[in-house]
Amino acid sequence: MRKTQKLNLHVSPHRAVSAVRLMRIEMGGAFADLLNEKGKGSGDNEMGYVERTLGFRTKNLDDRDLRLVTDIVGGTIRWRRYLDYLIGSLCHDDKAFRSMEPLLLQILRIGFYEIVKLDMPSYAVVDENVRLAKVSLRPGAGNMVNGILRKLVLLKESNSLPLPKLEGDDRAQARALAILYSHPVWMVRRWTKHLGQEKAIKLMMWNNDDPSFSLRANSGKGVTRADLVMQFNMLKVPHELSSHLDHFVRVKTGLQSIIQAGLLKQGLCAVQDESAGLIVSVVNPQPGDSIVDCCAAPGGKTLYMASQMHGQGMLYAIDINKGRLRILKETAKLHQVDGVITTIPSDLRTFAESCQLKSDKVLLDAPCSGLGVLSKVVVYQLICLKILVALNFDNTKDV
Ligand SMILES: C[S@@+](CC[C@H](N)C(=O)[O-])C[C@H]1O[C@@H](n2cnc3c(N)ncnc32)[C@H](O)[C@@H]1O
Repeated sequence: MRKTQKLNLHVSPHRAVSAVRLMRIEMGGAFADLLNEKGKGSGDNEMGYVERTLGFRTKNLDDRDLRLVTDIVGGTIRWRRYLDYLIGSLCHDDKAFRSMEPLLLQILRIGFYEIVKLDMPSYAVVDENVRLAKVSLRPGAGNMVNGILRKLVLLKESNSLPLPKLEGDDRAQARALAILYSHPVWMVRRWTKHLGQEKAIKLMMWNNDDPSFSLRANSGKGVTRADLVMQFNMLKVPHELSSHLDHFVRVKTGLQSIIQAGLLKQGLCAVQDESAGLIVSVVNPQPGDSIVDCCAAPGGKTLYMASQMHGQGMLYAIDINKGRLRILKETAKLHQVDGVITTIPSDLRTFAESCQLKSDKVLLDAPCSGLGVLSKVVVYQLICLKILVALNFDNTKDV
């Protein structure tokens, strides 16, 4: 039994958990999407991380807290460049910002995001984040958060946030846009070159907008889209049908109700982006196919492909990350498609040299820039260095 003196009931749980998740993402390379899955990043497990990082537990998150954590963690990552510019501008000097300890920086990012982007009541944001800094770090850290957040509130109220002006040559303008719309400079330059400034700005705004979600009815378990729609109607979740894919339904709000009703836990449906679904429709899996999925975990596409094979054929799911592959395996069982999936924990580069696998189709969904899903998989904005290759070799015989 945990000692109750480690339980701090005065700190707001959503801010403590958000700060810890941001630390885990930035320092430990955790995936924001996986932290969001109930049972993995939340509950007792989550509080274990909170205690190890902050030195105390908070009360458990209720549904509202959990929604706030998702909003704040996602938003803080999406707007990081913008927030850091503001924080840096309000610090004494550049060195104070550059050498700031990571937890203090996360607390400030949360406070800035809540004030500037979520328009939360500033007195509450200041008080709560100051308290978090005091108890998780030291009184001096609380004073610093107090000073900087109060400066921000005054500047916001007088409509004079210290943001860069869009002036100078192309390079200078790209740097300013990168801050204003919180995107990497190289991406701004590329998009401005190919689309012009106006369209590039629209694209960046779309990327950083609140995400909407698609859910896929799991035909592997015999669930149709009509079944899913019936459930959403019962739960009063607003939705629309995908115009591209037969198994997909779009929702903007109400994901928590869907989670609480247990539709995901029971494997009746999966959260899956339509862009991922479209890749699967290119592969066009058929019953009896032999398919190699080269970078398979956590398995969104593998599971969708498997659900279309109606128990016949074999899908070889290769991934270098054993933990993520384990998630794939567990979800495949839940979705009742494990009979057509063989998981292979391996580095594709060495596996490909010695493998004797024959297959009809190959999907290579390598670690990517994530440019197409920036608005949803926010952690990609931290990576943005890799290449997406999704290939389908119909009639390929040798991998
Ligand atoms: C973009 S994700 C794949 C997403 C997956 N296709 C899905 O739909 O859920 C890329 C995956 O590539 C894996 N990976 C990275 N390098 C690899 C390598 N050398 N060999 C095998 N897998 C690798 C990562 O562990 C990661 O799970």
